[in-house]
Amino acid sequence: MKAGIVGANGYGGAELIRFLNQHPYADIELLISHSTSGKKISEQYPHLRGLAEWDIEDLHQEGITDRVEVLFFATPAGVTKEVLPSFLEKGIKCIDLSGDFRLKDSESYRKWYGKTPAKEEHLKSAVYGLPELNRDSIKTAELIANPGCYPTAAILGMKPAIQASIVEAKTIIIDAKSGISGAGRSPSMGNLFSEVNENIQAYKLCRHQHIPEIEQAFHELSGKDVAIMFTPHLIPMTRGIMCTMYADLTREMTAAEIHELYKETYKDELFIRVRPLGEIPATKEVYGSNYCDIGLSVDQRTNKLIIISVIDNLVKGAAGQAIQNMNLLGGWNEQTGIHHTPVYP
Ligand SMILES: NC(=O)C1=CN([C@@H]2O[C@H](COP(=O)(O)OP(=O)(O)OC[C@H]3O[C@@H](n4cnc5c(N)ncnc54)[C@H](OP(=O)(O)O)[C@@H]3O)[C@@H](O)[C@H]2O)C=CC1
Ligand SMILES: CC(=O)N[C@@H](CCC(=O)OP(=O)(O)O)C(=O)O
Repeated sequence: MKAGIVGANGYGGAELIRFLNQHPYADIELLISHSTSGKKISEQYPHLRGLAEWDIEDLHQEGITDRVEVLFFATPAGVTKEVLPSFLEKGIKCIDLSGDFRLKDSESYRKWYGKTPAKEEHLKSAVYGLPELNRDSIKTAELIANPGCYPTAAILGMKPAIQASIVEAKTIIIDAKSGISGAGRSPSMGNLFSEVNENIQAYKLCRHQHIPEIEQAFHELSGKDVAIMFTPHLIPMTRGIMCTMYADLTREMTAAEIHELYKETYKDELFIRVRPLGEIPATKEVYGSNYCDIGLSVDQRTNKLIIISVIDNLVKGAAGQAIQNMNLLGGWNEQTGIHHTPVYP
């Protein structure tokens, strides 16, 4: 499959290059960037020297659409919805890493992103690209809205419990932490080493753009309108997301019973590792891989379920998941090109 990346010089783009470059059924045909066209990708990312020597090209040129079958958009929300439709209309499969096509309700997008939403027809046809939720629809999608990094960890962590109605969905609290690469490569004061190092900072309290995305998925899983509490924190590491989630149990259950439910729900999922009872997953244990690792416990005193869900934000939270979606489009094994052992230590 001939593949291209718009926004190739960002972190999401670089991670897509890492996976596409070693994918047996996909070839990189086109790398596009806004500010670095005319340069080589290896100038932007010297770790790619000798491995990826493609020139970065400009979006606005003749004949682009004839060169690719699938196009990844690793561009910011608000930008993708402007540039993607012309490719979609030419029959190119589009996989968007931004939040532009994830929310079905355009007013919700307007409220949480503070931007004009994409066209209704595109919001309607877009398939939310979380394979563990929507595998069959992804296989035939024209436009895939790759999930956000926090929602990936949160939804995968809570899915078995919500689906089986063992928790009161409205009591779910998500305490989330992310490494700084989640903010992308564009420099800003908040990303400076001196601001991030030896520091933990909560941000976007009650107004993070991933709140409606998580609620949308929880609604699909439970059939109920769900309002969640979600608080993200920036922590001094490069990659990784941990969601620590709490919810009231609807009845008394042991951790062993819930663990069985989780194992059963995910028994055929290649990228979900439900850890043995008593083992608590850490971000380093999924670093550089497409795994989502889940651990759980029950606090008998408060009758609450505690779930710990970890991913690498750039892999299962972005580029790895996008490749998993491309594999579904291609009818290939989902692990193709992304079956890596986590980098440890
Ligand atoms: N980082 C992460 O962990 C995750 C990121 N995402 C999403 O993936 C997308 C890419 O993120 P990430 O790679 O981290 O971000 P970066 O900031 O690292 O890269 C953004 C890319 O978008 C391009 N871009 C920015 N503004 C414009 C514009 N006005 N027109 C055209 N291109 C533009 C940039 O190109 P140039 O420099 O040439 O302007 C750059 O290539 C975003 O939507 C992000 O929200 C989703 C999940 C996780
Ligand atoms: C650490 C950090 O800043 N993370 C980003 C999440 C990045 C992401 O998933 O992006 P989407 O906007 O495409 O969903 C944030 O909190 O906004």
